[in-house]
Amino acid sequence: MIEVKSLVKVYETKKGSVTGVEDVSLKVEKGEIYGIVGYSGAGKSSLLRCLNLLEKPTSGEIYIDGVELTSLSKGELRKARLKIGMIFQHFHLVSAKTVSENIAFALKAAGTAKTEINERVLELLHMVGLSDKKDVYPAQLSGGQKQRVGIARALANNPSVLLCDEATSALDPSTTRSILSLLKKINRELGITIVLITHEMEVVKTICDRMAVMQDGKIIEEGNVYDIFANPQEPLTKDFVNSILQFELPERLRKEREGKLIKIYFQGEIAEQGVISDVFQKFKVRGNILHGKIEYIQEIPLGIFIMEVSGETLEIDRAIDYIASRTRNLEVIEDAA
Ligand SMILES: Nc1ncnc2c1ncn2[C@@H]1O[C@H](COP(=O)(O)OP(=O)(O)OP(=O)(O)O)[C@@H](O)[C@H]1O
Repeated sequence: MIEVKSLVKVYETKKGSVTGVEDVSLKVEKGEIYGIVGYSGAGKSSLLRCLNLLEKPTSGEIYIDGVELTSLSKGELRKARLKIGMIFQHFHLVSAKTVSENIAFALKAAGTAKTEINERVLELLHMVGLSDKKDVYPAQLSGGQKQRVGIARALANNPSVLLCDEATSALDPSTTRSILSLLKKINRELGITIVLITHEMEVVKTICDRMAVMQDGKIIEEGNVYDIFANPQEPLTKDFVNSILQFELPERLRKEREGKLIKIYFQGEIAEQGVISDVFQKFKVRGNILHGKIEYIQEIPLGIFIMEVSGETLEIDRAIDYIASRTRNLEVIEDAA
């Protein structure tokens, strides 16, 4: 379990103080995948790097599995850090060492017996799907393969926590998906708690259980990923959610309508019920779906549809009231009726 209490990180620069993190408190439960999103400069890296004291907090407390890191001596901190693995956007592999040597390095640093190192390296390479690359150098690997080495190295000393610093931001979408599914597998099979920072909602949507949104050094919204997608509160959170869920109708389609254009948000099991087909059975209206999208977040559907409803005005209104009563959110976006 990770607990952060009133964390502040201020950088002293020649031009004065710069606040990286401003009074952040959060808890990540054991075995959770927790995502922190925010635009550049929001303070995500500062917060993540404080979690293993790569960056020394200005004030506040960091607990990892009940141990308060800021109170540890250098030696104790070195030991505690072995339980916190970290992977990076640009992998940070040693180019003059082979894949095996990069991983073995982490084991040696932790004092692992020589006789055990080779076997553990092979086990780790198998886990990340790189058994055939053990003797090659990082330059001979693709970005996704480099990140797999980074993951193997981070897992070398059986950490309980894995910190991911924009781990997929340098990768193409399909490699991103394969790295995310590896992270999920590690989380589920080894029970490792994962904290990741990203500016991509797609990453959070794909693997996180809970998430926080950061802005100007603060956490402005936090919660279960589905709840945040279904019901974002803060304008910035809405922006992030819209980057995945939102779409606009072309102007021509908006104008050339005769009925009412409505936008319907379906959540959870409602998306699986036949609300739309029921409407056509119950009311004398015609419907034409012009746009629609269903996203599955934590395997729960979340859908948005834009539909034109036409017919007699009274009947349209009754149909719209009916849809509104069976869905959480409905917006009339154009009214030509
Ligand atoms: N070493 C440093 N010295 C001075 N200021 C810093 C340092 N590191 C970060 N900052 C400042 O702290 C604030 C937060 O930066 P941080 O890198 O944590 O944000 P971020 O959300 O991770 O952004 P990015 O994704 O661009 O790294 C910014 O104003 C940044 O300029």
